[in-house]
Amino acid sequence: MFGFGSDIGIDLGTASVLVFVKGKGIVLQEPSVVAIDKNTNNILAVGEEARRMLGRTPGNIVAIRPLKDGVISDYEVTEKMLRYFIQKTTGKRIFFKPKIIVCVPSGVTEVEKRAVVDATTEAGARTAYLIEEPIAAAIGAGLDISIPNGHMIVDIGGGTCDVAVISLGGIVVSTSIKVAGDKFDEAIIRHMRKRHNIMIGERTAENMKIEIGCAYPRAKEVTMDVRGRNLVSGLPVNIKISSEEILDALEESVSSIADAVHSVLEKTPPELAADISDQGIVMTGGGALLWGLDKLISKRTGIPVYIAEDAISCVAKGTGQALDSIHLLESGANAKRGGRR
Ligand SMILES: Nc1ncnc2c1ncn2[C@@H]1O[C@H](COP(=O)(O)OP(=O)(O)OP(=O)(O)O)[C@@H](O)[C@H]1O
Repeated sequence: MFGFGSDIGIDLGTASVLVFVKGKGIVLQEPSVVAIDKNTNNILAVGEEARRMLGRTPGNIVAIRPLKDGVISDYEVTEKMLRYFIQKTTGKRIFFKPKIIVCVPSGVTEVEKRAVVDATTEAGARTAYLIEEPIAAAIGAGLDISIPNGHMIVDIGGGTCDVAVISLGGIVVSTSIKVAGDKFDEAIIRHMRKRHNIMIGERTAENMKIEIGCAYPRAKEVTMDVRGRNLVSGLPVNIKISSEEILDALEESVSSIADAVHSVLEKTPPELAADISDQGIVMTGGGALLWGLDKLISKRTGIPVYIAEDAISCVAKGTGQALDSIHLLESGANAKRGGRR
């Protein structure tokens, strides 16, 4: 419980929600999943408990991800999920509503921004501010973005991959593509269906990606036993899958990410490009942990690539640190203010 109006930073991600409380650090990290009873429209579970229900629900219960591709696809459920996480963080009886900064992908439209601000104020914020994901990721990765020096951040989450060049606290060039961790999982599911006639679930695909996935050939091939359902016989089967196969399955998706990095570099002013070439590219987000993705991008660009320490938490940490500069957000520097006072 962190009542009494402690300010809060929220990384509202497609895959997970992380909550940072000023003075406490990251206090909550749960999957962005909500289980709903279709008959009554009541929420049955949120976060980890709801994730366990994914793919395992009876007819009247649906386990849904209210954010898709990094933006709100189901507004009402997102608001309920935010309210649940905010209450879990602050306790139900708060005397002062907190100021809340929420992190959004760099490509979101004004309408989508408005939806996040409204959902956050509806869920209990005194004032809601937005910060763009690459800025938060850069702060969380420990980069000093306030100086006139170019940094390139590649933040790969579940739904979006944000590539941005940052200097003097602002985004100079950026792109956001909807190819990230979830698309890797989908590619693995497609591969299993096409190559092996086997249907696997989202969670199995994600485990395969984490255990044997790769974006660049591994020096030593690794394998994994995978369970699924044979599409012809309809029966459960076990099959051994190699990392080489997953490399194949992910080729198209990881190439799109390398292309996005390349296209941003092409548009980067020469002075900043020289800084990036000296200092390297920094990768953040859970998707950055895909084996060999750093190597692939480095090979394509000829620039060293580093994975930030604690890559999954960078955006939440950076959003939290931005709470200390809320006066800048209030003056509208990198974020948008909204909601009620
Ligand atoms: N070791 C790993 N290897 C590969 N992928 C991983 C690994 N660990 C986590 N991931 C993937 O990272 C993704 C989640 O990353 P993250 O938590 O940064 O996303 P998010 O912030 O929720 O999403 P977004 O920024 O798109 O809204 C998931 O697709 C997950 O499968």
